[in-house]
Amino acid sequence: MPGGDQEPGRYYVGVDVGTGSVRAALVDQRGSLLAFADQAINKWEPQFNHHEQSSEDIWAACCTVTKKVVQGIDLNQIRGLGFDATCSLVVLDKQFRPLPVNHEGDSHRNIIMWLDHRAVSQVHRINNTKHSVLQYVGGVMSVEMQAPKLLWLKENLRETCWDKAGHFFDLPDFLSWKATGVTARSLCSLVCKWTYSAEKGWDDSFWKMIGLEDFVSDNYSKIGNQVLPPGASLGNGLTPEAAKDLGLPAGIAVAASLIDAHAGGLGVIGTDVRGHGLTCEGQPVTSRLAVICGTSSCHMGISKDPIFVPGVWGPYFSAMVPGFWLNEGGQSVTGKLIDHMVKGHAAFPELQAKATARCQSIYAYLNSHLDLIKKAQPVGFLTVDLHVWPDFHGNRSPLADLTLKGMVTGLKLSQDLDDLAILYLATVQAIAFGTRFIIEAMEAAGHSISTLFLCGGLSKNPLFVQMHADITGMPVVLSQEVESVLVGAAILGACALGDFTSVQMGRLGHREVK
Ligand SMILES: Nc1ncnc2c1ncn2[C@@H]1O[C@H](COP(=O)(O)OP(=O)(O)O)[C@@H](O)[C@H]1O
Ligand SMILES: O=C(CO)[C@H](O)[C@H](O)COP(=O)(O)O
Repeated sequence: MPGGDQEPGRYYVGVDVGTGSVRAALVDQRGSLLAFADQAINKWEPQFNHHEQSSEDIWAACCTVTKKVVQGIDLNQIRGLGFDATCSLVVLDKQFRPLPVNHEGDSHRNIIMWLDHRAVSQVHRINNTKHSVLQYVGGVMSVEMQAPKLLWLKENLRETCWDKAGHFFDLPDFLSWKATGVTARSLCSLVCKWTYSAEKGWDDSFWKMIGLEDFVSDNYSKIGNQVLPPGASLGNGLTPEAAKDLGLPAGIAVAASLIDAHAGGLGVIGTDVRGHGLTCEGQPVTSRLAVICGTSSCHMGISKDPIFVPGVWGPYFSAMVPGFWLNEGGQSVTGKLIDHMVKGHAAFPELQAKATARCQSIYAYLNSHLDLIKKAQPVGFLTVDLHVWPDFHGNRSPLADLTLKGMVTGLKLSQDLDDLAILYLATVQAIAFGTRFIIEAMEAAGHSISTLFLCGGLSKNPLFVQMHADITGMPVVLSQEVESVLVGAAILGACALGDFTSVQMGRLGHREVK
């Protein structure tokens, strides 16, 4: 954030809702993180591939973490609030009460999460239309986007959900509505997940063709007919009710939100790399790929002109950096896959006990164990005959095939801690090869990428970072501020107030390399 020309003591609050937890940060006008808090959130998997959450739980967690980060601060110095979140689908009735998205009729579970794959039949039918909007999602719509999920609700929960629904929100937009009472949607969520065009708006023919003509006839009031750029100020700011919930002053500015990956991308893609001898120092920002690595990994590359990359989402105009086109590659499960492989292994209890005895995280322990067993050879050589295919939850990019499954080759009968460590390494390598595969597809279509900028929970894992550098052959830049996604959210708050004139100004050129 810009410093020097502003009086001291201006604070912004950023709230980041990830898949597994909600985080809040208090950030000053220089972009420094002054306080951080997080809290885990509930998830339900009532059937295989059905993943649900509760908007009330998530809002309550936002309130808890926000109250924690502003403790001891003069509340009058807090000027703005910004949210980012995963792109999950929140369903409310006409009076804004939660509606069930499940056969059990449990209205507490009113969110279909982004990684939910229930709408397989619906997405196949949508893709079979070959409608022109599909060109802007890499040629194939993902089951993780909102149109197939909406169609599933209409076809499967007509009476209990669809007919009663008044509002379908992307989670980031739900949060900004909850804070302000304003139902305007962010351009980021509508363009990236709902087929809205920044240039042409909604395409009536698409919704009619897929059987969701209901939205056209009511002028899109349920899914958004007022659209604002991320960072735009919403209504009269924080409502008295939300202010009480969050422990913040009523009336402070609240910004139109971003999807979490886009907040992270904005947070790192403009990092100031001067003085580090990196190739990208003299190159345009379009040579950078931001990779946001959490439960999933998202690969965000920008361009001046639209680039159509088969199997890679976009091109999306102004959805992340204003005035630039965005392509978004992705791997649906990365952190979740590593956790799955490690926690499901027979040697996991032994790993847990040994890591606890050393006061280390399981991943720090595994990394040091790999160092020990590799002896004099490079760590990568430990996996010469063990290989993982990482598409345990389908392939988001560049194959865009939700039917793909995972695979491990080279297994033996032994299942000791060495085997677990090597399986973990092979999983990390497979994920890094997935990133390389995505980069190759983006480059074949016209991108020219030279440097990776990583953030998210997995970027705290040195092995994950090193494997990405080794396998892509590109330098990896990490920001000094580990919680880049949260700083991105706080900067939205600063934009809403007018402390920055655009999100781009808030981001580009103000971050430093670690
Ligand atoms: N210090 C760390 N070392 C290794 N892995 C980590 C570390 N911190 C977080 N992770 C991994 O990162 C993933 C979660 O990242 P996060 O950005 O918090 O996810 P989300 O935003 O999806 O909730 C998990 O798989 C977790 O195991
Ligand atoms: O689809 C996405 C962004 O477009 C993300 O994968 C989704 O929002 C989940 O993010 P995370 O892995 O950080 O929880």
